[in-house]
Amino acid sequence: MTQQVFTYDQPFALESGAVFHNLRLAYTTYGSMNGDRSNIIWIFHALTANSNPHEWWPEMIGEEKIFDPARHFIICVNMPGSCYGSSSPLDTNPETGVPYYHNFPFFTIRDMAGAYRLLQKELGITKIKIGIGGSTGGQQLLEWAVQDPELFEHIIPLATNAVHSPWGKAFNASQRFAIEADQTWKNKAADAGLKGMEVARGIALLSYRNATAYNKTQSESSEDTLESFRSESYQRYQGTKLAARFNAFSYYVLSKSMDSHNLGRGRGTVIKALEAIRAATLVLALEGDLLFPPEEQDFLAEHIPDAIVRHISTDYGHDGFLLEFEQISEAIKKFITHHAASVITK
Ligand SMILES: CC(=O)SCCNC(=O)CCNC(=O)[C@H](O)C(C)(C)COP(=O)(O)OP(=O)(O)OC[C@H]1O[C@@H](n2cnc3c(N)ncnc32)[C@H](O)[C@@H]1OP(=O)(O)O
Ligand SMILES: N[C@@H](CCO)C(=O)O
Repeated sequence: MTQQVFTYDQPFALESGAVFHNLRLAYTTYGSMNGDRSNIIWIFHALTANSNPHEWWPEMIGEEKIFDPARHFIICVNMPGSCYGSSSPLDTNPETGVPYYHNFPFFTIRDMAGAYRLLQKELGITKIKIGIGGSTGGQQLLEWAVQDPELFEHIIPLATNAVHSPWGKAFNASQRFAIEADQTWKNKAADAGLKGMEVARGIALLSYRNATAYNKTQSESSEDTLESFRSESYQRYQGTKLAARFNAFSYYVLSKSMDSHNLGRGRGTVIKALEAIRAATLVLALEGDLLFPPEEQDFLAEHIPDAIVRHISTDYGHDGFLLEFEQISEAIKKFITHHAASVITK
């Protein structure tokens, strides 16, 4: 495994009209590119993860796993705005000499794909065997597959959508309101808004899981309990767990990035954009996903020309894309084998 940083010394124009300087992308790679560079797997991480998929998707990467460094060159980039090495709100703004904090310009999903293309060129990558990503990672993958239809041989978007829904945007807005309601949020300090972010994580979890998940894992062992219920302590714990590794500035801008996702913007319609994708596509849906309901993945498969959709059964809802690795690996294996066979017989 190697962890590196790519820096772009030219101004980088964002969709919002802002111009970003000194763009930095932290990325992790496993394995080596083969002679004809035909073994590249590009993984896109979700909202609060980092560029090291082995940490958050351990059962998907490794010896004899679906993505195996002995056979594949695996790359994952930390998304700009995040706090794991890429350009982030805690960086010093070269124009002011002080940290950006509240003034960090948010990157749209389209800006993110544009940034990754710079790194792709730098690494001399002209073909990607498989692009895979869940949730907002899947949004970036789809956006890139529309921007450069010939780049990906296969794409595997999981638990994601073509346009971020009003429902998803409402969840994100409520989370930002929780951060804004924290009195410390106005402070120009790295820990501003952390309590608000803890509440935001609790709100988010209600969309990442569902009633089945909570009712299964957080039921009380005694009917005598009158207060301090397990699900309450779970909500609190998950907030503090995130606060120990993330910051509210990154959380705030990344939720805006997710809201910006719309494959159809400036391209006629969403359907037209999806129809431009040339990659063989496996769309994965998670049963009981409240945030990205399976109908959204069915829609993707209906309009991407060479696509199939598979529904994964899970008690975890949306978070199933991070946890149902056996079913996900099996679906990928079948898809790649079937696609290779159909290419040979064509
Ligand atoms: C740099 C990095 O760390 S990156 C890796 C971290 N995260 C990411 O990359 C983002 C992607 N990952 C995720 O979102 C999550 O890890 C998931 C969805 C995969 C799994 O979520 P988890 O929080 O691990 O699982 P789950 O919801 O079962 O919660 C388990 C935790 O809650 C605790 N918990 C469970 N019930 C309760 C309760 N009633 N009260 C208090 N705590 C509780 C458990 O003790 C456990 O704590 P631990 O994480 O300290 O071991
Ligand atoms: N649980 C994921 C977000 C859900 O897509 C994360 O924390 O990155």
